[in-house]
Amino acid sequence: MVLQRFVYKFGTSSVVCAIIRRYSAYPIKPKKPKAEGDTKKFFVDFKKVRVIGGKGGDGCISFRREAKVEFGGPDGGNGGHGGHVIFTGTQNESSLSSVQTVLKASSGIIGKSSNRHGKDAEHLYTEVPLGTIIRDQNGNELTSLDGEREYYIAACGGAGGKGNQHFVSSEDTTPRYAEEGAYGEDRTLYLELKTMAHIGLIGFPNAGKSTLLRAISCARPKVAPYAFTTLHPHVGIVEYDDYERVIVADIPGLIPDAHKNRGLGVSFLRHIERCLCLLYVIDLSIEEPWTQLEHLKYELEQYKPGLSERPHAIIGNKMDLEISRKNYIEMKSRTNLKIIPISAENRQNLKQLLVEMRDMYDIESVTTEYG
Ligand SMILES: Nc1nc2c(ncn2[C@@H]2O[C@H](COP(=O)(O)OP(=O)(O)OP(=O)(O)O)[C@@H](O)[C@H]2O)c(=O)[nH]1
Ligand SMILES: [Mg+2]
Repeated sequence: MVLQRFVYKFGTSSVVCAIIRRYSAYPIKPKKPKAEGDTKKFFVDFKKVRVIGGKGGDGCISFRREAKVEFGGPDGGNGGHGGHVIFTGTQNESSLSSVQTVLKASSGIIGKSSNRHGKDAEHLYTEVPLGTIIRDQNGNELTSLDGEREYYIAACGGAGGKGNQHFVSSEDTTPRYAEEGAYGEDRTLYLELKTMAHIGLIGFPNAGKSTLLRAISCARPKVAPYAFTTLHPHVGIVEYDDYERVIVADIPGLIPDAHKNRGLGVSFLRHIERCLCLLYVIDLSIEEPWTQLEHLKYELEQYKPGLSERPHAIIGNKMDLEISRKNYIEMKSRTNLKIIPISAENRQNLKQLLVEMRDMYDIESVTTEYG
């Protein structure tokens, strides 16, 4: 009787489920583990985007129809204007990764009878980091968004069409036509960051750049004992006691002839161009590590003359290994440049490195726009 009333109230299936749930010894369905997608957001300093302004709303063809008004005139309202696509500069963003590749603003609303005009569409605002350069398809610089809330209208929305009421004239008092809303602009643009980081870590694959970035910041690039572990630049922030934040980029490994598109190609040399200062990370445990420094400088010079002469310092990594200590002494005798010996894995001597980094940053932030 009780069961009957229960079935009546909740339906048969819920009762069956309840009974199974009560008496089965095992869970009905084992819980599936969540998919482990690659949710990491990579640093993006260059993006091709298509921007499409919203279409204007069509004008309306309508005539006033009311009781006792036999020949009410035309009363079709105008369509609303389509929305613009607008880029605004903000310091809350540091990468172009959140900018979508196709940005389409919404369309205006069509006009209606009784001279009701359609509503204009909302503009589509997209935030980009400060220092974003916007180029057209031919590579010409259109603008550079350097200040907070500076904006650039990338694609204008189409104008709304006029309703038939707009076309009334002495010659044609009952126009049976209206204007269609115009299509919005459709353009392809290139967004590019002027500055990617204050300090870039440059080195051969396996030199320990990612290990170092993990040690000094909260960034978590993958570390592994094989070449080209890092395929995209990663950016970490080093915060000092006075709350000054220095942005450090781990750039994928370079190899000889990288300027001829060997290895991971020229694109990574482009990333280096957007770093204010450079830290050459040298693996001191390999044979003749000083040749690495020459190769790195040569590649940068081949890509862009003068690039290797940006304010820089040399980091001798893997000092925890016996062979590195010998190489360090030899390397010091071969170059007049200062070498900061560290062990990124064991976090040794990172304090000295952080002090050197801060000095570089302080000098550069005074001389450049983007401190
Ligand atoms: N012994 C020792 N090993 C280190 C040190 N730093 C990094 N390694 C090891 O070197 C290997 C490469 O380190 P990564 O940080 O992935 O090197 P990377 O320069 O980022 O390499 P790519 O991403 O391929 O360019 C890993 O196995 C690290 O554990 C160190 O200070 N001492
Ligand atoms: Mg790496």
